[in-house]
Amino acid sequence: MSHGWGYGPTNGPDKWGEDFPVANGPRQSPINIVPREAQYDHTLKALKLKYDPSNSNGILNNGHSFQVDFLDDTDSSTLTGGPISGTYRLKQFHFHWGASDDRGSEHTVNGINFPCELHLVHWNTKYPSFGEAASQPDGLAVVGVFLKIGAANPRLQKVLDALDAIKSKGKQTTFPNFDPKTLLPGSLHYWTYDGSLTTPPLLESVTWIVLKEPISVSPAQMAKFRSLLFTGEGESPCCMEDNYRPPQPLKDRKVRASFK
Ligand SMILES: COc1ccc([C@H]2OC(=S)NC2=O)c(OC)c1
Ligand SMILES: [Zn+2]
Repeated sequence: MSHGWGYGPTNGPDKWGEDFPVANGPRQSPINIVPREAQYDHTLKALKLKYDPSNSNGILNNGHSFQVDFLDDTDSSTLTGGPISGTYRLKQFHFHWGASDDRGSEHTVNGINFPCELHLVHWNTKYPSFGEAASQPDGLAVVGVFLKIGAANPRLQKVLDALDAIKSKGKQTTFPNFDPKTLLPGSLHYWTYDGSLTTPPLLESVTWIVLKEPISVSPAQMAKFRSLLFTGEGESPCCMEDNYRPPQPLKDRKVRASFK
């Protein structure tokens, strides 16, 4: 790619391998999850998510998605248990979504797309920083949550209401006192597998934890996601949508289930 990566016809997922050869690596994400082929593993622990709302800091349009960043200089917002060992700190959460409600998630289930997928990104505190952890095979743990079209989700509204202030690439604003636990479904049953970041640099450092139960989102709320721009102020505007990578080959991997 002669220019930066993105999601368009000339710089999208099919082109990423030109600059990032790991795109064709052995543990790429996302994947299609086939529940009947997932292996129930009774040794998998329950997820323990402890989030301190006072750690939420800002919300940023990074030109590929928007992210809510968390202060991560202490162990006050962490993921433990589940398939991981040790303590992983919450760094940020962000979303991927489609141009229409029939697509947008990165993981699929039995080949079915959801309109949106939430990623809660955590890094292993055995490493000194997110950046260091991101280059290690056990460095990151991402909790993926599907969003399914239904009733408007009031718990999304605070996030969506902030988007007007970060419409274009590079814009950011403060985003204090937000509890990401409010974005989780009632059940924490999950599938887990070894994978990667889903955008360049596509580092193969992610333990994926994909929740089985989706949360709801209304069509009007989905339209709000699509009101963001990939482009910066003064550039010809391009709606932020279809910012998802399609499923990648499973290769020599097994998906485990925390539930029967
Ligand atoms: C440099 O930091 C990054 C880079 C890429 C990603 C992508 O990988 C997943 S997962 N979603 C993404 O958009 C990221 O997310 C944690 C963080
Ligand atoms: Zn993501």
